[in-house]
Amino acid sequence: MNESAFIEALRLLPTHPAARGLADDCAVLDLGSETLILTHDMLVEGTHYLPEADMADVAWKLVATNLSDLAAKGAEPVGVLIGHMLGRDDERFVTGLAKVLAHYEVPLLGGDTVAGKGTRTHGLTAIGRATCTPVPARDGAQPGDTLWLVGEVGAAMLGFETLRDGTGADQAAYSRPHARVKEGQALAPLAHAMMDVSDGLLLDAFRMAEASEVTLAIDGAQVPVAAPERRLECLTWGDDYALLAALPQGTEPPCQATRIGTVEPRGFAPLFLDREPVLNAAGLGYSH
Ligand SMILES: Nc1ncnc2c1ncn2[C@@H]1O[C@H](COP(=O)(O)OP(=O)(O)OP(=O)(O)O)[C@@H](O)[C@H]1O
Ligand SMILES: Cc1ncc(C[n+]2csc(CCOP(=O)(O)O)c2C)c(N)n1
Ligand SMILES: [Mg+2]
Repeated sequence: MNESAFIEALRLLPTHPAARGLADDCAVLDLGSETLILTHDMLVEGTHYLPEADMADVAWKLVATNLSDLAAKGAEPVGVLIGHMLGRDDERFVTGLAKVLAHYEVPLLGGDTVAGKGTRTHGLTAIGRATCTPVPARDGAQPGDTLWLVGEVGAAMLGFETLRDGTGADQAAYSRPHARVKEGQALAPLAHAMMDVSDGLLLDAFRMAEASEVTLAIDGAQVPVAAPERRLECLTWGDDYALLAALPQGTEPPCQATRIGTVEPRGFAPLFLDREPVLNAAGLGYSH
């Protein structure tokens, strides 16, 4: 079974409304006076980070990738719980963890520690509090909206290649990505739909289009990319942790963002890239 088949199978189980049909970045749990935003993301050695990675970077990335999902819902981080598998350089992991938690001013609430023989795996549950309601979902994009991107895409790909090839160039976008928490909070009250871009802009845009039952039309030349000569790879590699938001026509984003396209009534394709229809998700991004 691959990732999407497994999630499809989970969607057949009875789920709570907070699960949003297992089709959003986070669970959104309305407790009456507060709305909790919950997410869990994992990193696996060899899949998400190189086997020789600095474990301080791995801790940073584990926290930042989860906070990015909270950011996509405009949430204020409340705390994190960490699932840790002991291994090489645990002290470095703790050092990196201290740094990233201080950077985002988010406390460690708990977790679990195990020893195991298989591939090293790290889990993190992030808990946030909604800063506005309704909390933007992936499924709210409406025809007439404009499509905005906070951040650029492709820098993580370049950072990964730098590390893999040992060229010594800048690799921070890959090893220490930034969760756009403040921008997410600024956009959330205005956005009809919002998600973070973790698996590649085109794949995540395709998912927003499918969830919202609209067509997204992206102008590839408008998308800020780290390597213009490799634009399509930048649009599909992933690991960028940008935010993708659909804003009502005429609404200016209250933070730095680039207009990359429009939302159209659902046509025969979920996505148009430079006026070319994209009919299925194959090759649009990273999937397990
Ligand atoms: N093992 C699982 N158990 C329960 N829900 C799951 C599981 N795996 C994925 N999901 C749910 O499926 C939906 C889509 O998950 P996905 O991992 O694609 O989203 P994401 O966390 O935004 O992406 P990424 O992992 O790239 O950051 C989410 O609602 C997620 O909670
Ligand atoms: C060593 C190494 N090889 C390849 C990649 C590329 N990669 C792996 S997972 C992923 C998307 C986000 O993951 P998820 O959907 O699990 O959150 C991407 C772009 C990497 N990061 N490290
Ligand atoms: Mg996400």
